[in-house]
Amino acid sequence: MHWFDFSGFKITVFSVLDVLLLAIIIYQLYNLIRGTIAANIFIGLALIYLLYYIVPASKMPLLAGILKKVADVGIIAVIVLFQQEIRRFLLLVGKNASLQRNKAWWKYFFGRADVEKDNYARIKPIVDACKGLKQSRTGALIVFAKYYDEQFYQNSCEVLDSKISKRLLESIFQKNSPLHDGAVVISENKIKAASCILPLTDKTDLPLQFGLRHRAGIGVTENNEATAIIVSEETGEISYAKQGRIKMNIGFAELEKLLNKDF
Ligand SMILES: Nc1ncnc2c1ncn2[C@@H]1O[C@H](COP(=O)(O)OP(=O)(O)OP(=O)(O)O)[C@@H](O)[C@H]1O
Repeated sequence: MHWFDFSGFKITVFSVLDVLLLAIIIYQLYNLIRGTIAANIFIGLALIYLLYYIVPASKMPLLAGILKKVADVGIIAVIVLFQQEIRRFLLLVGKNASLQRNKAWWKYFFGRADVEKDNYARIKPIVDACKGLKQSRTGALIVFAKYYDEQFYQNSCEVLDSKISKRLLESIFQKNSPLHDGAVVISENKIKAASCILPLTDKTDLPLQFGLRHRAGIGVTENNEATAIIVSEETGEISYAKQGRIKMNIGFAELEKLLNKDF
């Protein structure tokens, strides 16, 4: 079936569907890497490709030769560098594959506004727990993982898989709780695990008062799509880590805003 005919260029139902599906895939991939380290790697690769196409090979043979070598292994490099993102993308497709069982497809592609509206109700118990933890000067580390990687988190954690509640978060971090040491990991709207040992950042330019809790909070956000709230036992200050950077001493209004954006 042909709709329009522009001098040899035919727009068919299939070509429209083709473009639409490609746009959806690109949009989902963009969502997966947006604001992550992968986005920077992607920009780096795109720049190398751009250079490869614009560098005149005859006049600059050395540079052109190196760029050609990188471009030649392009697809392999993409698979290796984006291993995690490709895994997550396939996981996402697989997880939502059953339409009857799960209406997430519709919500995922078209229901973003609904998700945003619900967000404040979802983050309230977390913000309230932080208020309590700050008041009682109870040290805490809460990680929000965009994708829960069982291999990564479960090795060192106590698996909980429970509803998010203020009282549960507060009791986990009580000093006499057996689970208080380490981090709580929240993902897929659940407290997935507690007492997790996370990788520490090896940054050298951090404030002197930062000990292991802050280093673990920053470390987990460096190579994972995760953000973290750190409540300092010493000062009660709340910090927020994202992509290996930390915002110190944030207020609850700001915390709410950050969580609403990232969680
Ligand atoms: N690798 C790790 N992963 C998760 N949590 C950790 C890790 N290492 C230490 N912690 C947590 O940090 C606590 C020790 O915090 P420490 O006093 O060294 O940190 P801090 O950054 O100075 O924070 P605070 O201001 O609360 O003292 C431990 O009791 C443990 O709960």
